[in-house]
Amino acid sequence: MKRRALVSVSDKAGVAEFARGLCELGFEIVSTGGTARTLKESGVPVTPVSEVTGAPEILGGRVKTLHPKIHGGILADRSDPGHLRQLEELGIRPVELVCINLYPFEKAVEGGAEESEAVEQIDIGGPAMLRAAAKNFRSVAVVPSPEFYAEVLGELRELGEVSSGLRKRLALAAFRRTAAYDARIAGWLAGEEEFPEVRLDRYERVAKLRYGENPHQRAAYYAGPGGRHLLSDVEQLQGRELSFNNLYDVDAARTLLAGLGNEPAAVIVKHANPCGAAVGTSVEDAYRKALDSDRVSAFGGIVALNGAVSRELAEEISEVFTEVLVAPEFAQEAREVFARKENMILLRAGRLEPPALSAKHVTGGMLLQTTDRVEDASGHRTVTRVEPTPEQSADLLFAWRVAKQVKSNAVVLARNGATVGIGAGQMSRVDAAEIAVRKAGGRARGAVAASDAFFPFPDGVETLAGAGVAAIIQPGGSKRDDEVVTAADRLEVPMVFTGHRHFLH
Ligand SMILES: NC(=O)c1ncn([C@@H]2O[C@H](COP(=O)(O)O)[C@@H](O)[C@H]2O)c1NC=O
Repeated sequence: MKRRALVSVSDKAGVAEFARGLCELGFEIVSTGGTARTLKESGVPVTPVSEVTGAPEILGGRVKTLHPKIHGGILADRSDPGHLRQLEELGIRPVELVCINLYPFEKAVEGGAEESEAVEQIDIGGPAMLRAAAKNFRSVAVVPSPEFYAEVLGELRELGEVSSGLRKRLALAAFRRTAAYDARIAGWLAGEEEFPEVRLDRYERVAKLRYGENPHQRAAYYAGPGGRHLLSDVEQLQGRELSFNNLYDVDAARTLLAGLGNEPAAVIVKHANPCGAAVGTSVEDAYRKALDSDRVSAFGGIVALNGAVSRELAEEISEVFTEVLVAPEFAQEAREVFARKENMILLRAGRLEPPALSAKHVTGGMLLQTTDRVEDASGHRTVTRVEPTPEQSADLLFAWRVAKQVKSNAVVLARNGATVGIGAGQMSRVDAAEIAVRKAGGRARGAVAASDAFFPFPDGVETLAGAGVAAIIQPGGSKRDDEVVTAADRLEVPMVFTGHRHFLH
């Protein structure tokens, strides 16, 4: 008796060659309507599934392989004499190989299919066969995707059968496929619900990483559902593999850069905090200003730019030890300059679009929230007697946007579109203010300051004004706002309230 393979695929790529290979190895191919037609047209002999079941495909294809003659042949345990006897009695032939790929439900909903069309794209018979064959991996080889065709044929030719190791691997791939497929269907049914009762997210490994935050930690990078992630449309042009910390910092740098608007801009990030950020007349100008913010801390930093890197800029960046440089374009001469720094990582990447939701992982769980948005100045209002000058207003908005991307408590000093002092990640706001002032040195005089959350007491304002800070932006909302604004008026420092804060942990 001929060995039997069941082939039923939506994606017909490569299936004729695969089935032909099976035929040459002595298999009889049983197939559903469209697949059978494709195979016949390619000259591959097939048995229609209806001939095996003795029942026609019905309900426009909703029921074609859902039949004991098919599922009995797939699921029978070959080591169980009782199962084999039943097959014999019922005239069911065992199926040795099951090759399935599913109705393209994901493509249909991503393409904006209407509800009725999407419903028809929910495959029922395919997952049933994938799961049946995967459950019976000790006897059956399940082929859930064209990516396995060559390997399966290779083993059949070489060993006469699919090895138990590969059968198990294929079963794993099949269950992963059906789980992801069902998760997508459940997600579609859940609709736009932001925080559904159950989330069935599928994360796919993009890279195994050398190590984690520290060398004794193992690590990998996974891309989440939705298709777009940190490394989508990112091309690595040179340098060593991106590390765990590089990825984290690249995310911080690209997020901050995207929030600075469309002017030429540059940011330099260390440990997920900017040590310099600037906008300028050109990316060269912006980079110089960002670097001047804190030249010491920029050592080993992650630089992100929103404009092309010229040879001249490449020479300048090369003078500072830089781990990663992200930019949308690199001139050929710039590439030649960087080629001398073979470990430096160059990433070609455009603007990073912020996701709708962002998560923070906690022990055994996840905190999920809508992503903090960058804003314009439309909701901002001056609360002191004196208004900031137009130049100060521009710097206040810039400092505020940078403060959004600095770990809390954060105070950012800026002047002429560039940071001059950043106090990050402090447990007290007055400490953040003192650090920002210390980092700025003489540059605090005449600069503006942004505080990511309200000043609980006037002390932070007094610290800033004492160093010569000329205007302050902050959310407001403290019980002591009156005292804080009175202090600002007394110190003649114009103050703007934004109405909301930008904590970042
Ligand atoms: N209903 C069934 O019994 C059934 N059996 C197999 N399928 C699917 O039908 C597709 C192939 O159909 P065709 O060979 O007609 O192009 C495959 O994606 C397979 O997963 C079915 N379709 C859907 O549920």
